[in-house]
This record gives sequence, structure tokens and C-alpha cells, in this order.
Amino acid sequence: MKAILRLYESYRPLFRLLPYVKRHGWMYAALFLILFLDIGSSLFFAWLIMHVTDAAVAADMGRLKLLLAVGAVFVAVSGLTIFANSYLQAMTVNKVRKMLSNDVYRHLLKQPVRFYSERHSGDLLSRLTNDLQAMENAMGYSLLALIQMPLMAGMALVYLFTLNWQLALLCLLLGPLALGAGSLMGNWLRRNGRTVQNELGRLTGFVADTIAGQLIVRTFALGRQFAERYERDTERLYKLEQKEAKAFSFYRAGSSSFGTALFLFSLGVGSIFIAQGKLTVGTLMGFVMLLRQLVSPLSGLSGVWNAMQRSLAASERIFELLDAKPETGELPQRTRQKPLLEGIRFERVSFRYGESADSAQVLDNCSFDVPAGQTVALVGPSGAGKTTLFHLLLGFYTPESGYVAMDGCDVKTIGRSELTARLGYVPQDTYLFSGSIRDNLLYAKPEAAETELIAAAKHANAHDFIMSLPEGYDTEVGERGGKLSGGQRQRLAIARALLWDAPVLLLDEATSALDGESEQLVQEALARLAAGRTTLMIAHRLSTILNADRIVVLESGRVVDQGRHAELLARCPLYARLYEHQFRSEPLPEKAAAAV
Ligand SMILES: Nc1ncnc2c1ncn2[C@@H]1O[C@H](COP(=O)(O)OP(=O)(O)OP(=O)(O)O)[C@@H](O)[C@H]1O
Repeated sequence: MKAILRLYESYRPLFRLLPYVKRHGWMYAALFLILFLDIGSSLFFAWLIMHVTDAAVAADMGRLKLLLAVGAVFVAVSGLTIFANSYLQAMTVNKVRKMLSNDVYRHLLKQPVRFYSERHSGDLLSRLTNDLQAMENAMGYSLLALIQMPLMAGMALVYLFTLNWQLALLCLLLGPLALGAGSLMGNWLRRNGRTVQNELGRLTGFVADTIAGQLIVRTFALGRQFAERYERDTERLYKLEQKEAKAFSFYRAGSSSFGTALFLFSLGVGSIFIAQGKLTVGTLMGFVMLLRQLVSPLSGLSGVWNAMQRSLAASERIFELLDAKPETGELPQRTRQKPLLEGIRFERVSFRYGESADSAQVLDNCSFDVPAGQTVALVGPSGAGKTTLFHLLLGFYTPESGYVAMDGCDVKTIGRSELTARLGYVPQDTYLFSGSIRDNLLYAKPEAAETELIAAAKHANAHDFIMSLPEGYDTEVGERGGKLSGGQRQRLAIARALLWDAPVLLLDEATSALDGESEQLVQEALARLAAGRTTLMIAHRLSTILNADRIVVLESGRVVDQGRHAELLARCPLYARLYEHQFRSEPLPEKAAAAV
């Protein structure tokens, strides 16, 4: 029973492919038909050889001519079958792979933020590329061959029995030996295949890290160290592949020798039968031909087996992704914005990132309001939990206890599309997608007219720098916006948020110092963006906290105090300390200075 369960577990990925096979039912049906044609033609060929030989031995020229003419037709039909088989197989595999790849990609987009923070992007990438490619055999050639070969062997065996049962029985006794060795080999190959695919995933992750962190690799002179690590990893991969090649070569040599021995054995015994007058020369020829059809599937099975085990290992990794529980059923899409009427409430919110009870408590019983139309600034030492509060409001994570509400409605119960429609988020580090400036702006509002795009860019103080670039709005920003300066990227992010036009703005002020002029342009743009919206911001500038309607002071995940600047300065020692160290040194615009 255990063995059956284990066998089922090993081939589970294959069963999981069934829905995809079903969706291309007619193609697989056609392939099955061709498969039977192929088996039929192999048997027919043995029959033909048998009769041609007997006709030749009997010097029956009339019969010989007829049989050779039939043979010529057979060659043409078999050529056509091979073409149809190969073309249809490639088409089916490509279609199934395309469908599976679309499903995996969509599934990735539905995953919660936690899914991404727990996995390496390189490994995910490797699954979508290497593993999907390696799955090919499980969808096409090996899958069909694994059905065809035993069928072929079975039919050949039946035919062999009709030709000469004594000889067939002798050959059959040796068959189970080949199958037993094959099954042992298969298990080993699959385990090794899984390790190879995992190693490939790790290697892709390392390469992705090297490329993304190229500047750090250079500044810390990590070149040699990284090259050595890469070589160690590829060496490990090479050894695994060599191990597989060695085992496979042994198996191949064994099965091939077994086939030849069986061939010689039947030829020897058959010759004795001919001498005894129990067999014609033609029948022995036909027998030996058929024996090839019996043995070659058995020995060929090893190659197919090998490819199939690699494929199954890759399939396991793909289905592992598809098994990850999605956050939403449907992919979120842009919906109509709804205004914020009352405001946002954080009510006794506690949270930890890890799911176990011993992971660090990041937020502890936090309560505060962000009334509609007001600006609330979050201040606190590094690691106090400011960004985490954003993550909870954005619905990236759910509080362990307490809730975050928008107009009295728990954000947990608001659909993803509606929630994101009401929130505009400008993070510290702006992420720009590869493509032009225009493409990046249009992500926020695909239907925006050119005039609207320009107006948003002007409001964000970005239009002038965009126009000074050689290709204006069509300038490529490079990977992650690498061809633009920090201030330019920030202003594009602000233009994007202006186009998104959500009633609530989440703003994580950049800590990185920009030069005076750039800083002023960004600040002006931010002020325009915040005007008329409810704003929750992580503040790093004195001018920001002075302009806020309320300041919430956080320390180690707790709300220590909240109020306006002057009140807090008078009664909250932590705030006074933060003011002293973080904000005070900053030069103030004249208007704000007067308010201190
Ligand atoms: N994805 C994560 N998984 C596990 N722990 C995390 C994760 N993100 C943040 N943390 C931890 O949560 C705590 C609060 O982090 P958070 O980013 O909210 O602080 P912050 O106040 O925004 O800090 P900073 O001002 O430095 O950005 C930190 O101790 C941090 O290590």
C-alpha cells in the first residue's frame, strides 16, 4: 500500500497536468491516433519483412513484386505519420506551456506581499523559465512515449506469441529484469533532478543579485569573491549532472547489452528451430524484427524515463507555486475613486511579521485617527513601525489584533481594487518600470490624454526636466529608472500619484538628501499633491511636521503621544529628543520658522 502511495506521490505532478491535457483534448486525441498508427505500422513492417523473406526464399517473384509495392506505399504513409506526429507534438507542448506559463504568472500576481518577502526573486524567475522549459517532456514527448512504448512492447509480445510461442516465452522470462532496473533508476533520477532544479534556482537568484547589486559589487571589490562563489556553485551543479550522466550511461549500456543479448539468444534458438523444421526463415526474420520492437521500447524507456524524471522534478517546483494560496480570487484593476468622508482609524492594532508567536512584536496596541481632509505625520526612531502602519493600511498584511478602518469599514473587508483606488502611495524609493517616461506615467491612468499627462508633470515640477531630455516624454528611463537622478525619479512618482488622483495620500518622505534646488522642486510638488487630500506621512523634515494637523509619535511599535508640534515639544520627552537630533538642524522656510 505504502509503495502504491509513494508511486502516486511521485507521479502526482503528472496528474496535475491533466486539466491542461484536457483543454487540448483534440490535439492529444490526434496524437493518440498517430501513436496507434505508429504501433500498427511497426507491426506491419515486421509482417512485411517476414513475407518478403519467405517469398524470396520460395523465389515467388510475383508475390515479391506485390509486397515491395505495398512496402513503397508504406514508406510514404509512414513519412507522413512521422511529420504529423512531430509537428503536432511540438504544437501541443508549446500551447500547454503557454497556458501554464500564463496561469503561473497570474497566480504570482495574486500572491500576498508575504509570499514575495519569503522567496528569492531569482528562484521565482528560474521556476518561470528553467522549470517551465524542463517540464516540456512531461507534457509531450515523454508523456506520449511512456504510453506508446509499453503498448508497443505489449502488442509486439502478442504478435511474437502468435509467431512462435515457445521462443516468445523464453524471451518474456527476461523482460521483468529490464523493468525492475528501470523503476529503481527512475526514483534515483527524479531525486537527483529535483536537486539539480533547486540548484539552478539558487544560481539564478545569485546572478539576479549580482546584477541588481552591481554598484555594491564594485564598491566593495566583490568581483573575485563573487566569481569564486559562482564557480563553486556551477561546479556543484556540474557534479550533480555528471552523477546523473554516469548513472544514466550505466543504465543505457546495461539495457542496450540486454537488448543485443536477447536478440542473439532468439537468433540462436530460432536457428535451432529452423533446423528442426519448426520455423521458416521469414518467420524468424519477422520474429527478430518484432523483438526489436519489444526491446527498443524497453531500452528506449530509459532515455524517456530520464527526461521524464527531470520533468517531474521541474513540475513539482511549478505546482508548488500554483499551490501557494492566493490573496485574491480576481486580479485587482483600476476602479472609480470614492471620496473619503469620515477618515481613517487605527484601532488597537497589534502586528508581527512572522506567523509564529515568538517572532518580534512590531506594532503593539496602536490607536489613532486620520480625519478626512487632514494631514497626519508619523515620527519615531528607525524601526519604530511607521512603514508597517502603511503596509497595514494598504492591506499588504492583516493586523494580528485590532483593525484599520476607512470610513468605518475594516480595510480587510474592502476589495483590493476599491482599497487601492482610494490610496495613493509615494514610497521613499521610487520604482520605475523599464520603458519610457510616458509609459511610466500611463501606468497610473492608461486613458489619460496628452494634455492631462503634461499637466500632471507640470504640477510635479517634472515637465521642464522631461522636455530637456533628448526624447522628451519618450525617453527610456532604464532598468528601475537608473538613467534618471533621485530627484527626477521622485518627481515622476509624484506626477504618477497626481494622475492616480486618490483621495488619501500615503507619503514616505525621502531621507536621502537632494541638493537644494532639487529638494525645493520636490517639496513644492509634494505640497501640490497633498492639497485637498487626506494625508498620512512618514515625516523626516521639520517643515512637514510643522504643517501637519497632528503628529503621532511612535516608539518600538507603540503610540507614545500625539498632538501638535508645540504641545508635543512641551510634554513628550521622546519627541523633544527627536526634534533635537533629527529635525532642528534643518534650515526652515521663513513662514514655518515664524511658527516655531
Ligand atoms: N518584511 C518584514 N519582515 C520581517 N520584519 C520586518 C519586515 N519589515 C520590517 N520588519 C521589522 O519591523 C520593524 C518595524 O519596521 P518599519 O519598517 O515599520 O520601521 P520604520 O519605523 O518605518 O523604520 P525606518 O524609519 O527606518 O524606515 C523593524 O524592526 C523591522 O526589522
